Amino acid sequence: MPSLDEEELFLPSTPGKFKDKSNTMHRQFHRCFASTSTMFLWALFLVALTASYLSFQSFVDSGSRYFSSTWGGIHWEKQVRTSAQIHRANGFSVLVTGAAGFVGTHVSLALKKRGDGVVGLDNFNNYYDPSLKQARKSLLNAQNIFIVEGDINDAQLLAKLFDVVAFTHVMHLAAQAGVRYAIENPNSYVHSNIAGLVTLLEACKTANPQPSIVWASSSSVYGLNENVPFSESHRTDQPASLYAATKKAGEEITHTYNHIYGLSITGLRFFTVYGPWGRPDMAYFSFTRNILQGKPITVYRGKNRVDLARDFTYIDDIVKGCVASLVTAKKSTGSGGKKRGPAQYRIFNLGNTSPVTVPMMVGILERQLKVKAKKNMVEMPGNGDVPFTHANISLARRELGYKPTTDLQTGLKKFVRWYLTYYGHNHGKSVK
Ligand SMILES: O=C(O)[C@H]1O[C@H](OP(=O)(O)OP(=O)(O)OC[C@H]2O[C@@H](n3ccc(=O)[nH]c3=O)[C@H](O)[C@@H]2O)[C@H](O)[C@@H](O)[C@H]1O
Repeated sequence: MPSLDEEELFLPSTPGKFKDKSNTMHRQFHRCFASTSTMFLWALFLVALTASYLSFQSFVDSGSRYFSSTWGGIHWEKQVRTSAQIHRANGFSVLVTGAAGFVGTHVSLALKKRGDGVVGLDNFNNYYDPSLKQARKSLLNAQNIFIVEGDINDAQLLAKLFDVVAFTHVMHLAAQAGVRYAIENPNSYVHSNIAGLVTLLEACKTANPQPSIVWASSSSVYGLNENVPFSESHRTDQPASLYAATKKAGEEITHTYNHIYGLSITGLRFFTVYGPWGRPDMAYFSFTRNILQGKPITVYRGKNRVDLARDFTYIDDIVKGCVASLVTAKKSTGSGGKKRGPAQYRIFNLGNTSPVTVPMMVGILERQLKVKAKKNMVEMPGNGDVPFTHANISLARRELGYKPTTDLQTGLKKFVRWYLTYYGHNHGKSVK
């Protein structure tokens, strides 16, 4: 129960009502004290309210960070810094996007082995079995490579990464891959290969120092070009798939950032890369799984029953091309978001220069697996495929010293060995 005095404090004074004069002084003191403490409480309340409003605002502003990512904090920053540490003279500190992807994993390991600092970034999406990405991540972690879980569309995360580490290079391999999946999910290509690329370039252009950028374009940019072998000087304005169109757009977008902001850019047109730890959505991988499980495979054929062919390129050759691109990349010339001089802009084919037909590839797998494939020969559906690819690699040979050394037979042997070790001989185990 409140005391009378306390009660009075909250009662309206009634004019003309008798008041005990002996208590006046005491009451005035009490009233004065009480009103000061009320004001103090109100002030405290307002301060608390403002503080909660401001922290709620920053919570909302950084939306994606709090709702979908796990980055940030002192411990996280320490892990990023440690992973970026360089362990050789004149080494690089490289941000590898798509590090838990097929090419990203291999390039990250190769860089770390050289003594470069590597920080990975990957969103671990479920385009294909995420457990394979997690396994690649474990492989990287075992080599002290830290993988940040986040998206290249997260500008705040990128700004934070460049704030924590002065990356010398960015190896940008995060992308929505796959030629035929673009029919099913076109927006995922725009999200990663266009919007994500721009967000990344914005972060790179603002970073101080600006990093040199090497990124994955694709052989698919040659589209309907029939001039063989495909040379960098050939036309690339006839894409056959949305995937190809977004990679071509990437080449134009990177050129713009090179031109306006002085970013050093190298685009690599990869030709059907395969090998251990590969992508389960690719033909050689899914064929292996189906052959082992006794399921049929669908082999596409071109017009007039012509076999399709690819310039299949082994992962170790691609890695050498990536590392050589980083090594020969000149520094970006901009600073403070402004260009200070012309910067390097390059595009290279990274292929194998010896196309193999898809039925021949299946034949190699049959021999390696010692199982006959159940083949359904089907006319190539009009869903983005091109009949053949064949790289002219003269430019990469001259500028990068790029020289592929693994033929399809040798490369698939290594792939099959890995596949059987990873998935076991349990053919029933399904991967997407
Ligand atoms: O160089 C690239 O830039 C691209 O290479 C890769 O695309 P592709 O060359 O199309 O590889 P991939 O799907 O393995 O099909 C190989 C062959 O098998 C045929 N194929 C395919 C599937 C099938 O079920 N049947 C079939 O015959 C198919 O018609 C084709 O002839 C990457 O996936 C892509 O992300 C991009 O990097």
